[in-house]
Parts: sequence; C-alpha cells; structure tokens
Amino acid sequence: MISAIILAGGKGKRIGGNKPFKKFGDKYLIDYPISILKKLKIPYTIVTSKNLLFKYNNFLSFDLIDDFGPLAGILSGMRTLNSEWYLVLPCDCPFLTEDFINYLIANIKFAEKRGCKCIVPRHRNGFIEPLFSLYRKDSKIYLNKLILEDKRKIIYLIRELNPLYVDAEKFKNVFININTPEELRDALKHLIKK
Ligand SMILES: Nc1nc2c(ncn2[C@@H]2O[C@H](COP(=O)(O)OP(=O)(O)OP(=O)(O)O)[C@@H](O)[C@H]2O)c(=O)[nH]1
Repeated sequence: MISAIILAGGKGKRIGGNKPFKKFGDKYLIDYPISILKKLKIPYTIVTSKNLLFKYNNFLSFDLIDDFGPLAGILSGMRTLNSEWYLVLPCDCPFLTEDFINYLIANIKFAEKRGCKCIVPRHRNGFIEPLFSLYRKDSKIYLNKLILEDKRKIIYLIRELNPLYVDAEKFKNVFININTPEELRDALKHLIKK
C-alpha cells in the first residue's frame, strides 16, 4: 500500500555537492533512510539527477526534468513505483525512525475518510515538513499541473491536496537535515550522544 521516494537530486551547493554520499558516522547519509525502509519492508526508489555521482545502481530513478527541484523528483518516483500512498523523504535524514514512519502510516485511514491527499507533520510554530510526508497517488495530477505552470514550491502542492496535518513535536530529531558542512558536524555530535 505504501512505497517510498528518497529525493537525492539537487545540487547540494551549500554542502559542496553530492550530498547523498557525504560520510556520516560509519555510513553515507543516503544509507540511513534506506536502512529504515528495509527494516519496515517498504519498497523504495532513490530519485536523483543524471549529473550526480551515484554509487548505487539498483533502485535508482532519474529526474524527468533537470534542476526543477523536489516536485519533479516526487513525480519521477511516483512514475517508477506503483502505490496508493508514497512516503517522500530527503536523502539527508540520519535520525529518521521506524516509529515516525509508523505514525504517519497510522493516519492513512483517517486521511482517506476526510478526503486528504497528503499527511504532513506540522510543528507548534506552524512550520511544516513536506519532505517527510505521505502523498496519495492522485497527487500526480497536481504535480503535472504545477510542473507545466513552472510552479516549483512544494507549498503549492500541499495547498491542492487538502492536507491532514499531524503532530511533528514528538519526533523533532527526525527532521534534523543537513545542508552545510557546519550542520554535518553538529549532527555528528548528536549521533555520538545517541
Ligand atoms: N530528485 C531530486 N531531488 C532533489 C532536487 N532538489 C533537491 N532535491 C532533494 O531534496 C532534498 C532537499 O534539498 P535541499 O536541501 O533543499 O537542496 P539541495 O539541492 O540538496 O541543496 P542546496 O543546493 O544547498 O540548496 C534533498 O534530499 C535533495 O537531494 C531535484 O531537483 N531532484
């Protein structure tokens, strides 16, 4: 019923390129979401740009449009795997947990009853986490439309999907992601403390 799309394209400019293969502890960043998805037996595809140096050939999909950003990556992943719901994740989420994913999945029935086409964690301050969210397969229609209109912000998608917002507060560490070398160092300290 659910498949996952790991977004691993983009330029990773702030971290100096090829973000998925930055070393983090004894693994690469991209290995963290993969290992959690494997434990949960959730099928996944890794969506990346053709120009990114990639070490894993299995499970790869490529962006249908270069440099468009996450929306094109999500649509590309949806075209690769057939599923009712898609879990979208970034490649830089070393503190992702099984509990968090199970929590999102537990909200699917309720979302379907209310006609919600996405399930999005929201923090107390209103900040949302669209790259740690579930999207129904019929999001594809809206993704196609937004891409044709060159609307790249993910908030445009969320607005079309009658979102079910769920509590992000109890999973705060899950959303630690890594954009710069400094953030990589800080997150490593966090990993050591764990
Ligand atoms: N497939 C795909 N993934 C993308 C694309 N742009 C960003 N991502 C992924 O989306 C997540 C969030 O990306 P950002 O951190 O906003 O952007 P980034 O390109 O990684 O980094 P910067 O260039 O420093 O902004 C990361 O997992 C990226 O790998 C894209 O065009 N295609």
